[in-house]
Amino acid sequence: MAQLKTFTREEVAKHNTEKDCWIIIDGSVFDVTRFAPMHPGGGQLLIEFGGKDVTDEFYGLHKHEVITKYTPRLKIGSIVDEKSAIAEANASYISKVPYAESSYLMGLKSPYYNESHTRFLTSIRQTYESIKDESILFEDQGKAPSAEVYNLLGQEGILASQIGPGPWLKGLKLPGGVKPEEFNYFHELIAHQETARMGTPGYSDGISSGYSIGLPPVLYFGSPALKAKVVPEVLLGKKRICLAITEPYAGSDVARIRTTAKRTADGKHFIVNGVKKWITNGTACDYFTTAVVTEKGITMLFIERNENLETKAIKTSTSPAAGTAYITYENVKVPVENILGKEGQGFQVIMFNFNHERWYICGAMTGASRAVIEECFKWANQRKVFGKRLIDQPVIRNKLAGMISQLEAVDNWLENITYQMCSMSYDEQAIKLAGPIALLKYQCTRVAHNISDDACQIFGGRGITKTGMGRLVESFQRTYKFGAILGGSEEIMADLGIKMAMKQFPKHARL
Ligand code: HEM
Repeated sequence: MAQLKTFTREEVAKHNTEKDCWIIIDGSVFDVTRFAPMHPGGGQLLIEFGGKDVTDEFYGLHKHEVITKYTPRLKIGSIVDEKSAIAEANASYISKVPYAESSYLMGLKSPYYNESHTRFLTSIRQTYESIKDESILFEDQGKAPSAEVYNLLGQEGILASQIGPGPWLKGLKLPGGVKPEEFNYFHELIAHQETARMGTPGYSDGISSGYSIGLPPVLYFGSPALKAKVVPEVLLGKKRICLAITEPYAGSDVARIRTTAKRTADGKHFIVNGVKKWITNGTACDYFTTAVVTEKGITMLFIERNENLETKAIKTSTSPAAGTAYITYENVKVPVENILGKEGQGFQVIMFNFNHERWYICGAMTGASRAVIEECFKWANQRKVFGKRLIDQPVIRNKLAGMISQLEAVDNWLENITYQMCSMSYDEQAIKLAGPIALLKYQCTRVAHNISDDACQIFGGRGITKTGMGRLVESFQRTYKFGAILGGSEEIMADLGIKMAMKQFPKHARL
């Protein structure tokens, strides 16, 4: 970066030609002479603004991340005695925009969160900010998080934070210096919300959507030898793992899977044949926690990538950064020691983690929904139409009111359920919380649907444009449906919730 100086506004005003063009944004001075011909919005436009303060014009057309990205290349100094007010507000890790954060971060009291949660959240945001360039670029290019980033997320304990509290956290560094023994489901909730809040849904899925469901079966059902080999390298981001259950002919109806595993004559191996579809992270994974059918029934097997296992990208609505894969297993040889749990009891292994998966999808949906609300609030405040800000139109305020009140309602319900999880064993959670979590997931994705719809209307054309001001809103409206389908569809969730409630229905209750 060039030596940074200070200038008066009068000095900047003199640099107003095609050959010498400076502009002021938020108290900083940018030399855009060489950048102008490459400016995506047009070169002449920049020259016309040469020598002027273009803060309002700039923020009317670009997200703050544009100036962050170009500052090292274009900034030559600052205006004497002026501070960068907008940059400072954006650099803060906790937003001051109303409802942009959970209430405990906005100064209200909470029975659930304490100082360690704020520290934890700030640390994750800091790390995610440091990988922002890659996340936006790779989301666009359809590339899974790089090995360097994945290692970083492992070392920072961000991966370890997304599979629940447990003995595997012992000795690991966690975000914000949180000690493994103080880590609870509220920390984990934050980790999922923050991952979704990045605004790059495919890339975010590339970080943890396969891992968060692929590793738990190994943690809970793997042999000690398998765990010793696999768990540390996966937690530290050196290897990637995913969960391979669904097939072209079996989605929510797991019992219909057809991938077979036949024992070899010596009984020491299985030979696996079949296909899997929609396997998140599959294209980038080293390990595949796979549901197969043996002579004893559905069984979970831990399978390493090898030359007989092929992954192909499936083109979904989200970015290929998520690594959504079609997998073919052709005579894949797997040691019998790789069985997770007992042969023929794979269904129990699959069901064991379903509540946790559904709960964390609720975290992802509320995290992303909140980010969208923040974008809408900011946009409505700064965008002017018909001589007024959008927020000055009652119809826009009405939309914001609907979005906020729906999100606050589900987020508060999510906190209540998370609190229950903190005081129950995994088994007890499965009995008491399966129904409430199913209904919560159903409601979170319904709310996401409504928020996406209103956000698109508020952003207009930008809500359907992949780059620029509406980037987050566009990606949300294109991808929120994943949450309504994965981990049990909305319809199945609603039905399960009521069926579970009926199990508790008092025999003699009458109207
Ligand atoms: C340092 C100064 C600037 C930089 C680095 C910059 C960079 C960019 C970039 C990267 C885009 C692509 C869209 C996006 O990613 O948001 C863009 C679009 C645009 N820029 Fe700039 N820009 C600057 C200043 C300005 C100024 C002063 C104006 C005029 C008021 C302007 C007008 C536009 C317009 C009209 C678009 C197209 C917006 C759209 O498609 O909706 N830019 N600019």
